[in-house]
Amino acid sequence: MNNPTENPMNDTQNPTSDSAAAAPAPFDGARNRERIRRAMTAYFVLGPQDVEPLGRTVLDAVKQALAGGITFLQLRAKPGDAGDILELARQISAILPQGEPGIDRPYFVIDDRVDVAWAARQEGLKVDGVHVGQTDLPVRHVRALLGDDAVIGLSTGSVAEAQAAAPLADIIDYVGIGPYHDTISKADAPDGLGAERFAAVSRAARPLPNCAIGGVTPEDAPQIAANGGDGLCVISFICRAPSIEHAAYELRSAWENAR
Ligand SMILES: Cc1ncc(COP(=O)(O)OP(=O)(O)O)c(N)n1
Ligand SMILES: Cc1nc(C(=O)O)sc1CCOP(=O)(O)O
Ligand SMILES: [Mg+2]
Repeated sequence: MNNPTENPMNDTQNPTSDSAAAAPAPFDGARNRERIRRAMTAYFVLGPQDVEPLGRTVLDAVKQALAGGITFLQLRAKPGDAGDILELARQISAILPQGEPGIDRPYFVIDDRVDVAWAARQEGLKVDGVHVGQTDLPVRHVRALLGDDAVIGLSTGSVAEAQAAAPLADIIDYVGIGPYHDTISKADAPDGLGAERFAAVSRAARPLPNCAIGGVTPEDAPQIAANGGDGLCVISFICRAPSIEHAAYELRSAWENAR
């Protein structure tokens, strides 16, 4: 299921956005924009708070999601002490395949904790970067701290936030756009954007790759694809599924069939 030759990040289909088709990818290596855009396909976010109440562990959930073919992974431990998050990152890193992110294995980022991402990268873990929100450390500081090679994602929930993000396309690598629907996984999230507002935000964020987050399921794939989305990002759909492997596979297949 997770054969790299079947990886959506290897395929040669045209990217979904006009601007992406017009311009060559601006960065090499892990920060190659089109590689990151393709890796938005099946983006899985989780932390202990999402799985442990269901009798699952983060590590088992990640193992099964890898088998199902996720293309991007975020460790979002809330609350979490830095040392504990780093230890989880070590364990996840150890079960990720070797090789290039977006080609041989999913990208792997840490939510919020630039300090933990920095430490993980110092240790040589397969941690590609960090995902920050609007009230986290400003992205210019994140870039200065993590260096040129790190992958940086930023949350955007409005046209104004996306318009502010787009000119930072040399600093950040993608945006999460949400919540697409109402979500049960983020206490302070506003109401869902819906397809029309999502379309406006994704347009404003160009040329940055994006993923839709917030109550997303595979059923949303055609609508998100039609409205400028580059992929699907979920917590509940995978964490709460009877089979995590099957849910991850469904998510990825839905996007591959929709785009
Ligand atoms: C891919 C992705 N998009 C959005 C978020 C939300 O980040 P943030 O706004 O910082 O909120 P918290 O996740 O920190 O509660 C995300 N984590 N990932
Ligand atoms: C972590 C997060 N960020 C959001 C945003 O809108 O920025 S929504 C969200 C939670 C997504 O979880 P679920 O798939 O269970 O709805
Ligand atoms: Mg945050």
